[in-house]
Amino acid sequence: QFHMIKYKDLKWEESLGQGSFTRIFKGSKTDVHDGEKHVTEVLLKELDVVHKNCWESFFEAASLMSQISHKHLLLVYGVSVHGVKNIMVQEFVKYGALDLYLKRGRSVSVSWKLDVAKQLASALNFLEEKNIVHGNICTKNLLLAREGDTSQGSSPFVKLSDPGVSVTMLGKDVILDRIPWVAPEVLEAPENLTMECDKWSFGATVWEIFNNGNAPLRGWDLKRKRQFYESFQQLPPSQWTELADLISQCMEYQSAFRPSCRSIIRQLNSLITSDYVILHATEPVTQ
Ligand SMILES: N#Cc1ccc(Nc2nc(N)cc(-n3ccc(CO)n3)n2)cc1
Repeated sequence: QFHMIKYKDLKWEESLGQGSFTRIFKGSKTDVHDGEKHVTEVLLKELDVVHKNCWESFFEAASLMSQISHKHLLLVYGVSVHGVKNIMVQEFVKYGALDLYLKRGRSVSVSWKLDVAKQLASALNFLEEKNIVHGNICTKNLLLAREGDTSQGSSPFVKLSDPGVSVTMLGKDVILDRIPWVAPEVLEAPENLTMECDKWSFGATVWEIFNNGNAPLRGWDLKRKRQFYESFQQLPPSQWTELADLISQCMEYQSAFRPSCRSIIRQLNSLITSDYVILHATEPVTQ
């Protein structure tokens, strides 16, 4: 399914943090093409040894991303297995995950945020056309390749990362902790993961982007998070009614009623042309 990379061709540099069951490092890989040595900077994503039994699912996520290529999907160079170590080798994306970028208090404009939302919607539309479910859409898995500079009018560029270990392999608590990104129907039966679930997660991700990377339901314990779904609650609506409408359409408890990707893109396009964007050219930093 994908390229096997020799462990000896990889070099680890600084640690860059961790995801669920994984650790990420900056690194480099060395290839030899027609006698020439090429060194490429990469992101090394290691599956925690304690979860090595999830290696199939970990690599399934990698192969999902390497089966298809799209400008807003992360490029996975391949995988490397060395003893108990399972490593996914990814293109290094310059500015890392969007949740941390937004938390660092960059004041970005409304049009910057809409641009990012539209790029994510086009990646989702592409996956839908290929009948591929991602299963873990959130700003932690949205990578910023280009910052974009609103004053210069250059726009940001994002890439959707791999979904990581499948939600079907995760314990109930890990799934509960993913409220409100995980669709309600997935809680009942994780194997229910469908494209409709990605639309729910898209709604929660757009909510994050417009709330400067503040996690929705931050600090809520698992009991309160479960009750959020049991009482069919919605996230606090944005003052921008049309945006709030799009988010609540995506976060519709009945999966069949969620909008198509085409409709999501159409609604984002009309938001981009609305006068709200001009009025809120650069949001005051709210932190
Ligand atoms: N400071 C800093 C800094 C950190 C990371 C990158 N680059 C990068 N490249 C990738 N291919 C994937 C990721 N990820 C980050 C979280 C996840 C979870 O999915 N991935 N980060 C660049 C700068």
